[in-house]
Amino acid sequence: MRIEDYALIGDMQSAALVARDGSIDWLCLPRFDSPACFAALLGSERNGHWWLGPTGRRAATRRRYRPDTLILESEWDTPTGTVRVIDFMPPRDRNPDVVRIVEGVSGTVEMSTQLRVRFDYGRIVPWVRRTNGHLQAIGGPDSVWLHSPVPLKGGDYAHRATFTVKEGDRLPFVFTWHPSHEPMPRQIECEDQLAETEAMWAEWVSRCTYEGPYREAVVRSLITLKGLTYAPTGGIVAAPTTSLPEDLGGVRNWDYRFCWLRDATLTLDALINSGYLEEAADWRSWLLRAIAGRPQDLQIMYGVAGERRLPELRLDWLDGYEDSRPVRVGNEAVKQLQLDVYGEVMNCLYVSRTRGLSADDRAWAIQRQLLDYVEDHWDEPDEGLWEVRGPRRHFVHSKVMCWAALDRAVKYVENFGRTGPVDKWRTLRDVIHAEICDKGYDPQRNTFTQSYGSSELDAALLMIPMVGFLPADDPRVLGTVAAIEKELMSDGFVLRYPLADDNDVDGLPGGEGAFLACSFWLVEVMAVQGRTEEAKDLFERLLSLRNDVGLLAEEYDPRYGRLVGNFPQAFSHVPLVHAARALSQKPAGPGATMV
Ligand SMILES: OC[C@H]1O[C@H](O[C@H]2O[C@H](CO)[C@@H](O)[C@H](O)[C@H]2O)[C@H](O)[C@@H](O)[C@@H]1O
Repeated sequence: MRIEDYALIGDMQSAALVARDGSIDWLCLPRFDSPACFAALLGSERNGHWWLGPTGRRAATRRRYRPDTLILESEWDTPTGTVRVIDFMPPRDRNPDVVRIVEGVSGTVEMSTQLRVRFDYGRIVPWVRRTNGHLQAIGGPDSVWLHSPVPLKGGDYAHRATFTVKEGDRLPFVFTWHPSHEPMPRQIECEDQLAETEAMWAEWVSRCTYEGPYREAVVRSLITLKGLTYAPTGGIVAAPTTSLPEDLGGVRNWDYRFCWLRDATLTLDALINSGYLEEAADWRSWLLRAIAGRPQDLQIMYGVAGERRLPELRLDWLDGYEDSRPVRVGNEAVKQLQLDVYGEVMNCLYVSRTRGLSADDRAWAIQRQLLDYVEDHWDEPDEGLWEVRGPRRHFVHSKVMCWAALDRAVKYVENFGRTGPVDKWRTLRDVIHAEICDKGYDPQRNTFTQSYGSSELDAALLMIPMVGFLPADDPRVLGTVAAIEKELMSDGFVLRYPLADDNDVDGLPGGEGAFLACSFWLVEVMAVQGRTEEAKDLFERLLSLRNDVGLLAEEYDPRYGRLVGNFPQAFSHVPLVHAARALSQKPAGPGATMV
């Protein structure tokens, strides 16, 4: 299956990927970052999956989400009739469930199902037994139940059934996880849960304040982002998957089932600007708990409940998506210094306040500590927002975001009556600004560069006007944008940075696709520069990369014409929302900044 053949269902604690042929190939329970019980995505069916569809197995004729929900409907037209499978995960205050309702639409269709539960990322073959006509699979700490309207028969370490559905039939299957030492959970009422889940999403979408163009795409992205939030704590994962490759067949395979401060703050900006302040309040509480302690201990990412150790392991028993090995769980980037994070956190907290989030003394106390840290460390080299695994550098984007941290602190004092050493912050803000313009700008080529002294470009430089460091029509910004458009594009989309054979910026072998966030950033910059038609054209080409149910991965590889990287990716859906908003606004006048 291609990455774009998958659709997402989720309950805001975990998520599943459903393939176009009706197979659930990825599911981690009970949390996003729990070991998968279906890991076929990163190996084969032998690593766990649950297929349900017309006998003979083929791609659905059409799929869609029920409007304004995360409830998936896949339909197959067959020679004998049409059948629909409704897949969803009800938001929970109990054990997680995956519900699949088979609905006969017309005629009669022979259906089949095959269930292979493999706990611990496809490794543990469970002990399966039948109790009161239902299946229970147990392995170590995990237990799952399948409540099925048809009996499944075991053989070859899988359970299968074939049955007939006729027009008007509705057959519910429920797959429920619980800790293996606890008794079997109460069975849910599928139709009630379907109605409640639909109502919950519809109510959530009804609060969306976005009224601009491309509303359907914006709402689908917002629903996806909401689906990536971990409701019990307010944390937000970057994506629900691990190790979907940035380079098909390569080693650039990472675990994204964690809460990056960068990705989460950008996600929140998108939610807040669309009217979702509650999520901002929840995330601020999450942040305060996660980073509580000494400012020098701040991490660039945490587990969804604020866990700090995310050791990176290789799962050698999995072949990897299309042989992209290793499959990794955990992420070593947790130990990196990424100075941009301070600017992103300060900006997000500032934006939340401007949109009406209530004041919080604890938040301001922590913000002041973060600023102390920026003051002491802004002039150090770091790994930057791309989390390079090569040597640390003085990345221009990181310095710009240190400037942004101080700028938002000054504005916080000016606009919200907070106290702090604002003159010192103003002075340091100016010092950083001057140093970036001196060391991070190449006057010969009229462009900012990736890092001090380097001649390389970096798409993150598009953030310079976006965070208000310089106006979008400043000649140096115009030069930088022109250089990026000339040198960093592939098939009309923007690469993060050049990946030539002689370039060892990120310390990794192989290439990668165009990083979708960067192309959306270019849309925003073009829009604010008044290049409306070009901005629209690029935006619409980006929208055309979404799969049939509106989802984007991290990257698009023009070499293969395929989505690559983890999926669906918050970092792609967030800038989609921002770019649509930018297109809905009148171009700013001369000298205007984007904040
Ligand atoms: O490209 C190397 C790095 O790739 C991952 O980082 C990317 O994803 C993060 C989460 O969306 C994002 O915050 C970052 O900007 C991206 O570069 C991976 O997590 C890193 O471990 C890896 O070094």
